[in-house]
Amino acid sequence: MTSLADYARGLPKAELHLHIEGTLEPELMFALARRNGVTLPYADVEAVRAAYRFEDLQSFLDLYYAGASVLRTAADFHDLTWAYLERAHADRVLHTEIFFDPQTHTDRGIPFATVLDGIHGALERGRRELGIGYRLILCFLRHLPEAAAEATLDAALPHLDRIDGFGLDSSERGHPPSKFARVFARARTLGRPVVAHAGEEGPPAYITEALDLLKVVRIDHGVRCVEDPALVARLARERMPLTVCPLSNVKLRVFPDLAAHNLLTLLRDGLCVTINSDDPAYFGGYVGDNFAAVAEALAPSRAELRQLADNSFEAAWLTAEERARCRQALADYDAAAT
Ligand code: HPA
Ligand SMILES: [Zn+2]
Repeated sequence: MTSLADYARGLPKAELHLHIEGTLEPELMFALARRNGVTLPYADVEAVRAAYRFEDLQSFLDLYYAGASVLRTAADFHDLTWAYLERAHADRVLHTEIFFDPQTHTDRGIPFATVLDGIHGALERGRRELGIGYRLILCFLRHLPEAAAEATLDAALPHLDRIDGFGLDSSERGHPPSKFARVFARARTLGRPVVAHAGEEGPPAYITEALDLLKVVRIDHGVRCVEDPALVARLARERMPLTVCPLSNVKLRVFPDLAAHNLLTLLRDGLCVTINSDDPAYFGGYVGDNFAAVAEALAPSRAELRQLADNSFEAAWLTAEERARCRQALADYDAAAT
């Protein structure tokens, strides 16, 4: 008899909330630092891991942006993305929709095309060699001015054939979605769906702004919606997906522990909840670990775990044919589980 955690870990799934810069494991950080002649402020890999004790989102972001400084060449971005895809494959991720933060790199003088070539090349290789489907989402950094996001959108225009959507991440408090209403309006005219982080640390009003002003098709995190029952009802009625990241929420102290997480309550309220890893190198687990940890801490039924995986296919930007193939893999897995 398979344990609930093993059943959860092995479910065929899509990952919809993953920052590629957040998959930089300390070992690769040191290897790239050596390759590029970058000096890190840590003696070794253990010292890096020991620094991963966060108070809140900002204390994480400070380390996350510092870590990204070792990424210089297209080969670096390729190696980063490839390492993630190998782990995703082991976690039975059939399809992944990943974020990248171009401003973190262009502000250090790395050309936009270098970043994109490296990431996209690895995603194509993953599709060919591992059978993992993908979409690539450009995120604007919300702690920077809207004009900087506009300039980033301009830089992206020649590469739109490789950019499938736009998102909003970084420091949430004090940077409401309304700050980016104009650049998101322009992004939508390009015929790409948009998403935004909202209601991770920010109030439920930021979720409402993301829906009404940015016109997002998914909310990244969104767990603070519970503070506004009318908003919860709306999210359920609209089947608006939430890309929830359980281990991230505990590491960044959004919840004191996993047993206190509200994702199962939201699922039972009819919301399209999905499980994702966010920044797995920093938060102690990839998407399979997140599924397994939820199974252990919250004791969902197998049907609920299967629903969480099915929601990931519902919320993913798949063609009808791709979605049917993913759902068949899920049905086959469930039928074979003992
Ligand atoms: O969890 C997150 N929230 C906001 N910005 C981020 N950038 C990387 N991870 C995150
Ligand atoms: Zn995130």
